[in-house]
Amino acid sequence: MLRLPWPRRADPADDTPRALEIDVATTLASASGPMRLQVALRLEPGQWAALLGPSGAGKTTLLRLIAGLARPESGRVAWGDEIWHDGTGRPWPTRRRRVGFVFQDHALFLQMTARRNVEFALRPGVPKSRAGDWLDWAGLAALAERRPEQLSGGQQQRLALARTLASQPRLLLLDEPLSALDAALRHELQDGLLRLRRGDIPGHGRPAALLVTHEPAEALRLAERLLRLEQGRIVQDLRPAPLAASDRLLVPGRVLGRGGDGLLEVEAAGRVCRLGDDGDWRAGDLVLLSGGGLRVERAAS
Ligand SMILES: Nc1ncnc2c1ncn2[C@@H]1O[C@H](COP(=O)(O)OP(=O)(O)OP(=O)(O)O)[C@@H](O)[C@H]1O
Repeated sequence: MLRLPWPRRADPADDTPRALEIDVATTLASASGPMRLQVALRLEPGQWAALLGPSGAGKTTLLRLIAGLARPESGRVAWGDEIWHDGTGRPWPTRRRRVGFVFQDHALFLQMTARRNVEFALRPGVPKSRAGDWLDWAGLAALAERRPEQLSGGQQQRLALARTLASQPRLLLLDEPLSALDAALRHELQDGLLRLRRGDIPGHGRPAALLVTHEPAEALRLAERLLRLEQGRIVQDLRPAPLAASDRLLVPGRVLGRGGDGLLEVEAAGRVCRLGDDGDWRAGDLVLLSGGGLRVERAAS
């Protein structure tokens, strides 16, 4: 009997939220020699996690391993009972995993208009008019007939995001998806992503997401969980309490270290402040400053 390379799925359009479980290891060639990427992580169904960490820590590579665009040397990637990769048999190809990947370089189809780029991503049976809705969502309705080369960097980034969301992925892998946008647009698209996270977009499920960002404020706004990757390892896994209306004064920041005078140095909103706090802090810890920087709180529950 013919054996299928992948287990047959009862319903290929099954959008039931599932947990992503990864436990992978691979060796990368960093600028300072070989670097071991070793990550074990469970992302709960529908959970949005932000991935922070210095340049070269392995964030993009981790997303590529999950998407099936790269293979780990060893380990396992599973989506509920779907085993995407476990070193035996053929790994599931990217398309079959139904993940939505927004790359830093956008990876748009250059010969197609913005509208065609989005139409191309729609699932079979979805009316083409949905492409217009997504272009609208991204604020690109007036530019729908332009090709990517006729769009600015920020507009291309929004188009890449709209195209990915139009494919109704079960898991979003977003690699700095809003980095090219000015503050106002960034905020607007964050609102759009929050609507998606809450399941407020008609006809669209509630995908889980792993979002790479260098902005602690963006991470706190969009994600319920903050992961910090350094040198290929997750060194922090925080679940900050949701921000309440009364917490408006809280400003997300990052511990830089301690000065020679013993004061804690924290970078927040592009500034470095020095605080007399003798907590057990490590460089890179994500923190919330409140009361004009007089109090520092761990960004974990
Ligand atoms: N295919 C590959 N084979 C070997 N090494 C790689 C490969 N891809 C990337 N690397 C190296 O692995 C390290 C991690 O790269 P990666 O792009 O995952 O980092 P990153 O955390 O996403 O960085 P940035 O924030 O700058 O995008 C880098 O030193 C890079 O040069």
